[in-house]
Amino acid sequence: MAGQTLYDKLWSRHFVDELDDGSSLIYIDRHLLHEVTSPQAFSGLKTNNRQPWRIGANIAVPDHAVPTRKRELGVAGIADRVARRQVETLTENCQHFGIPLIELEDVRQGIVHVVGPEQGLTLPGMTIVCGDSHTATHGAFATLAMGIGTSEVEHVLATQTLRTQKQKNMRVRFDGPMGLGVTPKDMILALIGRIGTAGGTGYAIEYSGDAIRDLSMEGRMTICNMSIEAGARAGMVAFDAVTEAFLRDRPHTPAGADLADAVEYWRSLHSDEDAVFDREEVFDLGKLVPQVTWGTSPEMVTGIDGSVPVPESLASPAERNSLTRALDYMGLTPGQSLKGVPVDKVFIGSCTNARIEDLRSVANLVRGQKVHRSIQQALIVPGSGLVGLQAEREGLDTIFRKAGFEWRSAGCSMCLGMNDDRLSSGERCVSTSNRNFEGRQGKGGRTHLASPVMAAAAALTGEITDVREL
Ligand SMILES: CC(C)[C@H](C(=O)O)[C@@H](O)C(=O)O
Ligand code: SF4
Repeated sequence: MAGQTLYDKLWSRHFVDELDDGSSLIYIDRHLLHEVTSPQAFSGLKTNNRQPWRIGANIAVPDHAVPTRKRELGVAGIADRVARRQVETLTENCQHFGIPLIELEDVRQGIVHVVGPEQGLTLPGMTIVCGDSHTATHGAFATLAMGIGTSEVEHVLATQTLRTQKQKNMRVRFDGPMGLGVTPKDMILALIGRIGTAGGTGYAIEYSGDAIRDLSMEGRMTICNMSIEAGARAGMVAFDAVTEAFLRDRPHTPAGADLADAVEYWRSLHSDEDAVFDREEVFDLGKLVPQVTWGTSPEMVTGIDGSVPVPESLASPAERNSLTRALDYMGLTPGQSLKGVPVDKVFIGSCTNARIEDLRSVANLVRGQKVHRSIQQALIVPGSGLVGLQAEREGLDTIFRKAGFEWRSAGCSMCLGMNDDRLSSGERCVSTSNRNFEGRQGKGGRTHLASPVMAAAAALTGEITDVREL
């Protein structure tokens, strides 16, 4: 019998039962909650007079609707009525059911996918779910982590299991050293550019190769985070010494003899040598250049030396139409080179790129420099209060402020238009987030996805810039 993939191991160790319709029931170890996708799930429990099956498996944190300014005001400081109600409802529901909550005023508050790993709540070998599509982030820790919908949130709360379909196995191998100015964000954008936003549909992706082994946990999380943008619900990386070092001494990581036992088990969390994958993709990183999106889907991406595609070059009328529509929305001309496109705003943040390493890389670039006078707003939003605190201890906030960036409190912020940080219609933004859909950062806003250093470079020059030339 062929060996098992990491995904197969995680799956079989959590498999509970096969259901009549061919789907499976799997056990869930960790359930993360936030204010947007939990209210109806909690109402459902109340209506049916049910209690959460295992309270301690859950942890909640508000992140999407929170303001990134004036946090000392707490929930009362949320100006938008709907946003305030969402955060209040999360608090009430957590109190009602006894679910642990990290509140707005807590220094540990932040984007749920940054908080989980930071607190050691995300541990190798776990199945992890959250009513949020970027849950795949946690797969960087050799977990099976998937986004779920609100009705599934209720199901998980009530039964600690998830009804789901077994996926096929895809391995993406990244080989070779990365060039200057190339980051994990460029790796995942290039993958999405190659296989498309539906390329990973039906697969669980395992990222491997020496380039992945050489990455920090922060970098691995950036890559796993965008698995969903490649169509896959789950993305993962094998456990190794880097994973272990990151988790040591975190509040919820086991300690002492328990840690030794855990590590022994965690060492089994890799694909066997002879495991068979249904699909494989191989990337030679020597050829990779910094990436930037030009359209309204993450697959509409090119190297910074590239240009906007020309509709006439496409054979199918449907593809021509969708390209023309994307270019109209983005205010770009066919064939135009991306370098030099003027930018209005810059956003450095989100669960893709708001961890300490991201902030350090930006600080190294902007130290002693100034945000270009044509930039209306350049925001830097840490992924969690603790990331923010660490950055402040290192003096990064001073570097950012001196350069003309706004340094904010943790939250999803301008990644999506659910809080005060938004684009206005027609505004163009280089953003380190993960989605460039129409209206994503505010109605009519134009998003170019890129790495933190590419976003910082745009802030300094006022236009889309090749960071390698600074
Ligand atoms: C609001 C939430 C349900 C959503 C998601 O599932 O991903 C958001 O986090 C996003 O990034 O679009
Ligand atoms: S930072 Fe963006 S992508 Fe991540 S959870 Fe928040 S809204 Fe979703």
